Amino acid sequence: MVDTKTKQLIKEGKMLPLMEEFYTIQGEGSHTGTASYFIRIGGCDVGCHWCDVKESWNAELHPPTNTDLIVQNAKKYAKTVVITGGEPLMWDMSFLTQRLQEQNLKTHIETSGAYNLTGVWDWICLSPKKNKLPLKEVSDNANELKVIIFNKDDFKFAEAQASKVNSNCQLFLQPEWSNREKMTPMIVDYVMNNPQWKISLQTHKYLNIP
Ligand SMILES: C[S@@+](CC[C@H](N)C(=O)[O-])C[C@H]1O[C@@H](n2cnc3c(N)ncnc32)[C@H](O)[C@@H]1O
Ligand SMILES: Nc1nc2[nH]cc(C(=O)O)c2c(=O)[nH]1
Ligand code: SF4
Ligand SMILES: [Mg+2]
Repeated sequence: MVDTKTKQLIKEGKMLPLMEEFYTIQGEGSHTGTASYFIRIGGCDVGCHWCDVKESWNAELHPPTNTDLIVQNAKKYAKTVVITGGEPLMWDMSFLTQRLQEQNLKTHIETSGAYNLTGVWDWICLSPKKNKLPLKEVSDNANELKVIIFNKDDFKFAEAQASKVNSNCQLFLQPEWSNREKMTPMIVDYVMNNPQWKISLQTHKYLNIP
């Protein structure tokens, strides 16, 4: 259990339950191919059955870490920092993102949008989930909508979510990894028939990089 002082620092975003941080290539979506420093914050209660990082869900397994230390590490690497999780918006992202921007780093987030939007963001990638729908404030501010396609019903969900984002938000369909052989051909057909969408692949998994 964390003590009261740590709890308060976490509440202020001055400490965060850090699962891992790593320098790699953004594998997905609009910024695919861009060298990026990933910060993975623990904690998520959305419960996607196909989640590829279930070890992130329990925040208590990830040590509360000084946000300033996270920023110091990040600035040694790329110009672009991707905050992911877990669900990063479960925590107050204001302090972390302000500090990153002060260091002239670009702040990108990967989020389900299920929690209040905190932080200052250069890029918001919204990947909405049926179990816990995104809040309007996140849909309104998304730069990129990335819907995971596990089965045919997900195309309908994707269109419903697309109707909630801005007209300049980029639209991506990404095959759920374990079902990719079945769904990728359907996504290819869908994108050819509905070219407002693009396909996003988890290219880091094909490249065998983090
Ligand atoms: C692990 S999540 C963490 C951020 C946030 N909780 C979210 O879901 O956006 C990072 C990205 O991976 C996607 N993702 C997770 N599991 C996946 C899987 N099995 N196949 C394809 N994409 C997956 C999510 O939809 C999200 O876009
Ligand atoms: N290379 C790489 N790109 C990614 N894009 C989104 C990721 C994530 O887990 O949020 C991710 C990830 O885990 N690795
Ligand atoms: S919202 Fe993101 S981290 Fe949470 S279970 Fe779903 S894919 Fe995993
Ligand atoms: Mg990932």
